[in-house]
Amino acid sequence: MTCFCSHFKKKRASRPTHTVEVDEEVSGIQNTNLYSYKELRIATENFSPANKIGQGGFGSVYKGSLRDGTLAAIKVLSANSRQGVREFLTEINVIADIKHDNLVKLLGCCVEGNHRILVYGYLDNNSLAQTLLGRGHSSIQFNWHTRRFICIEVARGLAFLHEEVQPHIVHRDIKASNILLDKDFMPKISDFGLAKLFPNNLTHISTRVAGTEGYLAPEYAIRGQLTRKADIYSFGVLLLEIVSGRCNTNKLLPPKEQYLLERAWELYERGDLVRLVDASLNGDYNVEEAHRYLKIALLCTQDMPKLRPSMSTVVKMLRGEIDVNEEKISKPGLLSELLGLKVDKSQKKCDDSKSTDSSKADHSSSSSGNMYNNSYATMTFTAINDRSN
Ligand SMILES: Nc1ncnc2c1ncn2[C@@H]1O[C@H](COP(=O)(O)OP(=O)(O)OP(=O)(O)O)[C@@H](O)[C@H]1O
Repeated sequence: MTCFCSHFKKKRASRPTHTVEVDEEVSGIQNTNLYSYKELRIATENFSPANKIGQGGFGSVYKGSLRDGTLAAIKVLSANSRQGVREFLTEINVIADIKHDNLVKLLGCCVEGNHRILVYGYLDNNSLAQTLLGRGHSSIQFNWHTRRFICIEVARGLAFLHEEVQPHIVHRDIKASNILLDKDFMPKISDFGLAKLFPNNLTHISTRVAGTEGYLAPEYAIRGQLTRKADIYSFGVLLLEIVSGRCNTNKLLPPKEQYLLERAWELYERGDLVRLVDASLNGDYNVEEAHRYLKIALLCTQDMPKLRPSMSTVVKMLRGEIDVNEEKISKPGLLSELLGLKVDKSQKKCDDSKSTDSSKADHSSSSSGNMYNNSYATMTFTAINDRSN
């Protein structure tokens, strides 16, 4: 693990703010490799559909072989989206200078003419959404050992962002489709387009709300008050998904089982939490450990942000280095309860998440009003009391 923190700090101070024109920012990109459009065109055989490996909210992703033979995932942003360009720049600003085993590796970018392209190290095993939660679309079997490994490594990546990098980074969109797996199933956190840098002297940032339904911490979704605890809440939801092998919302299930976090709390109160463990493991798991992991997920999703443990504490709990004190688990924050509504929409698969650009949201209405327009898509919209970034 390497962190170029001092370099990172210096760059931050000199970066322009979002009020500066996007074009000026693009021309100021210095901290990453610049690829020519021609090289990326050759690498992807003219962006051939045969090389297309994915589609996110902001563009298509192609597999390509760079001049030096490195395999890359090449993410082409749609040319006209200003929001896309903003996220493109954020991604570069946030991860170009940091390296960690559990973060995707940005190899560089291309900013020629209208082209905005991000180039990442290629990862063989797709995302957790498409594999573990992909409902039989993947042949990969996740045994308990692999799940445990993935949980710990994702937690390590987040602890690094939250506690080791200066200024701290809040990711804002931790979810199964943003956890990619390499050939050894080492998870890598991806998609830093919404990330926020968090100076030490601030208790929270007031910001537009962005993220994905089902993973949003209630205090952030409702008031737009962002702290690292919002990521920790999302991680808690992800942890439940990994242990249970199901999406956080599944409208095909009987009503009381549809919302994973609600279900977890209900089972916890009944002393039957272990029922949530993925039946496809056929009982082949460490019961004490799986139970502990589910309790850690409940600790991370508690309603009061300050009760949620830090990510470094979560890592220690997952590794069994510190006890999980049951006394301290309080009721989770449930957005549907706070808003006095239950989502009533047709079920969408976890693996069909699409990002939504804030310009598509109705900023004149309240945050809660827009919350449920795009299930499992990354989305941004203006919080009730704030119009800042
Ligand atoms: N580094 C990578 N290596 C291999 N495949 C990748 C890589 N990055 C992205 N992909 C593939 O491209 C798909 C789309 O990724 P992208 O980050 O653009 O969108 P997403 O996270 O799925 O959706 P959203 O934009 O709504 O968050 C991923 O699901 C994955 O299959």
